[in-house]
Amino acid sequence: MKISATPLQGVLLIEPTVFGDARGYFYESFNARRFAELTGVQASFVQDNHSRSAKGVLRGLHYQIQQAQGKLVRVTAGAIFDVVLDIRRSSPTFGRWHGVVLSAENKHELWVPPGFAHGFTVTSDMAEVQYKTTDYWAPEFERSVIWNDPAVGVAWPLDGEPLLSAKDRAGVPLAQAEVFP
Ligand SMILES: Cc1cn([C@H]2C[C@H](O)[C@@H](COP(=O)(O)OP(=O)(O)O[C@H]3O[C@@H](C)C(=O)[C@@H](O)[C@H]3O)O2)c(=O)[nH]c1=O
Repeated sequence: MKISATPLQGVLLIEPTVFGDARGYFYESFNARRFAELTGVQASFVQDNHSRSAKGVLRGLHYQIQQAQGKLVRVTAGAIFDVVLDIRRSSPTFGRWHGVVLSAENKHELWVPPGFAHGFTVTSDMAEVQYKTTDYWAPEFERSVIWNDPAVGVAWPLDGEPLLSAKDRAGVPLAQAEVFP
């Protein structure tokens, strides 16, 4: 398993070791001891999420202002452009985003600590996204930064307008969003 830092402090790219043989492949998509040793993150995961979306769907940019969730994100079918936005006001990179391609093929995972908004768009015909979270879903604390806030300027790899939920269409610009200290 290889861990790489990203330009946003605390956000980590994880490349699992994949063992291929004549039957196919095997890899540990999560190992609590190794995750803690290699990342230095003490996370305990309480919920596993799984979503499926068609090409051009965009979900995000989401966070919970209380019961903030750390998320360990991976893709088991298709490919996404996964985006994190630093919304920790005291962070030197507050307001900056970072994007990575996560796919069933590359098997990369992204560790998104609490303090970030998170979202993705699907670049394959369909994608299944699975992620572990460090806290439970708390709809009363859910917030969305609007995906196309020009002040943030995420370079989404979109071919036309994205398919959004009503909630995401009602996201707010970062300047009006509740953020972390
Ligand atoms: C997020 C969530 C939703 N739901 C329900 C509520 C709703 O009826 C349905 C779909 O919810 P949403 O439209 O909020 O799903 P979605 O837009 O996929 O929300 C997710 O987006 C990604 C980017 C994240 O980072 C996640 O934390 C989460 O916010 O699922 C749960 O039961 N548990 C959950 O943890």
